[in-house]
Amino acid sequence: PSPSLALKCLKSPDPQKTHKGNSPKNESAAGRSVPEEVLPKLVEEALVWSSLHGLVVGDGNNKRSGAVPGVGLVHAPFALLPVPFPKSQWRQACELAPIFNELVDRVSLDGKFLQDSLSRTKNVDAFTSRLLDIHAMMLADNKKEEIRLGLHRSDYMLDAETNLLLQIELNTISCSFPGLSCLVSELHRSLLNHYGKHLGLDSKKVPGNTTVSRFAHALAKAWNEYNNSSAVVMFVVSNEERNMYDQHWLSTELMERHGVNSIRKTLAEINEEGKLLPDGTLCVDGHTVAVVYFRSGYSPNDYPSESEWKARLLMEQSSSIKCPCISYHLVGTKKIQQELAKPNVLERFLENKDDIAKVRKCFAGLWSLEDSAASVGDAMERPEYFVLKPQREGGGNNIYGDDIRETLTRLTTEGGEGLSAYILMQRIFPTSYLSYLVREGICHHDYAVSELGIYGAYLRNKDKVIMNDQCGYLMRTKVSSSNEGGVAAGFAVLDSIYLT
Ligand SMILES: N[C@H](CCC(=O)N[C@@H](CS)C(=O)NCCC(=O)O)C(=O)O
Ligand SMILES: [Mg+2]
Repeated sequence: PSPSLALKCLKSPDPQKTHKGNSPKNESAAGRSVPEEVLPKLVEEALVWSSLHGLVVGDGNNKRSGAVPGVGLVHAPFALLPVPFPKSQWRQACELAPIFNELVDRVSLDGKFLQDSLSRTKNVDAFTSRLLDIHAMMLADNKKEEIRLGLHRSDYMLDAETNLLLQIELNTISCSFPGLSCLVSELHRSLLNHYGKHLGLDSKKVPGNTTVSRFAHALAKAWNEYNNSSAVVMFVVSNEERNMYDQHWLSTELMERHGVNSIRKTLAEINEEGKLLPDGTLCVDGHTVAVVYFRSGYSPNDYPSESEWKARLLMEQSSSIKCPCISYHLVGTKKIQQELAKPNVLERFLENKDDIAKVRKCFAGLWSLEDSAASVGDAMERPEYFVLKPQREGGGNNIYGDDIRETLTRLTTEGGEGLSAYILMQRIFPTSYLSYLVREGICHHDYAVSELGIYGAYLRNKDKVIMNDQCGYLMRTKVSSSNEGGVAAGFAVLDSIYLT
């Protein structure tokens, strides 16, 4: 059948057109071009595969798709082919996972470092300030988290100039796509098994992806440590959640593989239905909660009233294992990322010199604005080489290009501590490849850049480290012309990697 309009690939971009998102010298047509006669079949097969295998999200065009499972599904946006990625930097990224897991745990125990580093941000960023208040209360109560579970994702880009693997950020709360990322790797393997010979590609060069089984394993091990067989894992979720299937992959694996029950509650419901027993046990809606797994609660938008903050505090005060606990959450802020990049700071938290060197090697330029006027001046001069970042998660919050100049001007003329709400980061320019991005059944052929996320799981009970592993990967690919990334934010598509 002639390819329907939906499968028609929009025409390829004019290679001469440069993309403001990347300096022209990084354009590389080294992507893959799929033969015209194969492309529609490849796209159709990928769309069918995604639909049959649950590589799906709620469709924004259907107003109930975030509330009712099975209603208004659409395939998750994906790239048709995996991104070429050098084996050595892949190994480097994987080796960093257990080191970052350990670093998060060590920094989380230094309450003074967290409070001091974020003290000026506290004055100008109300959301971070509320998190710090809860943290301060736990310090004052001498509350110990003896069992600690971290499910992290460290995001990197490969700088085209230097070929250096540079960390974009370390996410310690609500890391998206442990479920869907595995499916994209399987999709690409399946497509290359079928069309590999036409494309000169070998499916075995797409690394297997284990995130959903490893993250479910970590949650189940934590549940085990809590040691109450009738207790549940509580997913803290938003009431509108179009990425719910990524979350259900985890809860389904928890039940089917480990026999562990999960419940899904919003912060408002936890405030309504939750209570603390005298021994610190958290009961919600009649369930004893062994593990609290946050898939909401990372953004000010998740706290529309005091009810949500009360729920956050109730959970923090309880004996449930929080993933993350408040101190892990704070370690994942961009301000702490920037503080850890200062000289001699890593040495306070890690002993092994090689580990310290490995971590430092992947740090991009990171500056605070309040104590380095030089970098403010630099960013005013050449804003295209920087990114201005607030302490926010969830995508869509970073400031680029001329907006940097305008924001810095405003903050400096306003005086005060407004600058403390941001950090300044070196802008990284990865190579952009010609890619096929499939969104809502339509394939777009465009130059795109990619960001590699490596998942890590850490579980500790007092002095015993029960788990400290790299747990699979996520590749996100976005058109070069878009500054902002983010799949949920609607800019990027899910991808996988092809080791070269
Ligand atoms: N809807 C929530 C979304 C949770 C969320 O935004 N997580 C941040 C880290 S905090 C993140 O991983 N962002 C990169 C994924 C992207 O590109 O969209 C969920 O899935 O539970
Ligand atoms: Mg983030």
